[in-house]
Amino acid sequence: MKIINLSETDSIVNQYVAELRDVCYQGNRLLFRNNISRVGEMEAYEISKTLCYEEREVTTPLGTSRVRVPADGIVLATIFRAGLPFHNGFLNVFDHAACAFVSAYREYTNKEHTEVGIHVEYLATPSIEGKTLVIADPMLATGCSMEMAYKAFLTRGEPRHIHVACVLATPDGIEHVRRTLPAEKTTVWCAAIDPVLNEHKYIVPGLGDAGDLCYGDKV
Ligand SMILES: O=P(O)(O)OC[C@H]1O[C@H](OP(=O)(O)OP(=O)(O)O)[C@H](O)[C@@H]1O
Ligand SMILES: O=c1cc[nH]c(=O)[nH]1
Repeated sequence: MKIINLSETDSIVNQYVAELRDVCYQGNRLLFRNNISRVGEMEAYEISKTLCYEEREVTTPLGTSRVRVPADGIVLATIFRAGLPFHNGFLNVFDHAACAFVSAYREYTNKEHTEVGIHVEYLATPSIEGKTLVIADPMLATGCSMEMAYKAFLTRGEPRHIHVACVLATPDGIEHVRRTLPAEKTTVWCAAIDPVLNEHKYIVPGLGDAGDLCYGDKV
């Protein structure tokens, strides 16, 4: 399984991630969502370099031009809720992609709030048979939401390649993806890898609860 960590190369992505993490910026949800979206655009651009390309002739007002354009059938999938602005960033770049949505939310399963279960309740997707599947979700913490989402999409076909795209990942989350998705055709993209999960399964230092920072508290 390939892992691409954009923070290993200096780029403007680091500025977006710094603002996402910074409590001084987090009060502004518009800015938070916008930075998630911008990281999505940058990762999408990087992913675009790995696609298959074919030559096409385009007619201009003055003649014709031969250009190489992506040939992959892309399904751009995301996990509600925090995935929405990230998905938007990807869609700004892959505007021809088909889109897929799944809901997955974490719920503590013990009163100490140290164990989480994932609930999947909604799935809307085209066939992913033979497609390049991009699953965009900003946080790869335990990796359980990603596994459940992938399994839900798998009921609608076998993808040719899977790009797991997130903003922050953890070694635990990456390891979980390696164990539960087909490693030989999966690439993990992230803007940074943080070292640990705390006892409540939050990424540390992380940025907090991405869904709440995008859309407010849930009860
Ligand atoms: O790797 P995991 O441990 O499964 O955690 C990652 C999940 O946590 C966040 O969603 P959350 O459950 O907070 O739901 P929300 O986006 O609706 O707030 C995030 O968007 C991921 O889907
Ligand atoms: O740190 C974390 C872990 C999971 N989901 C979040 O939103 N933040």
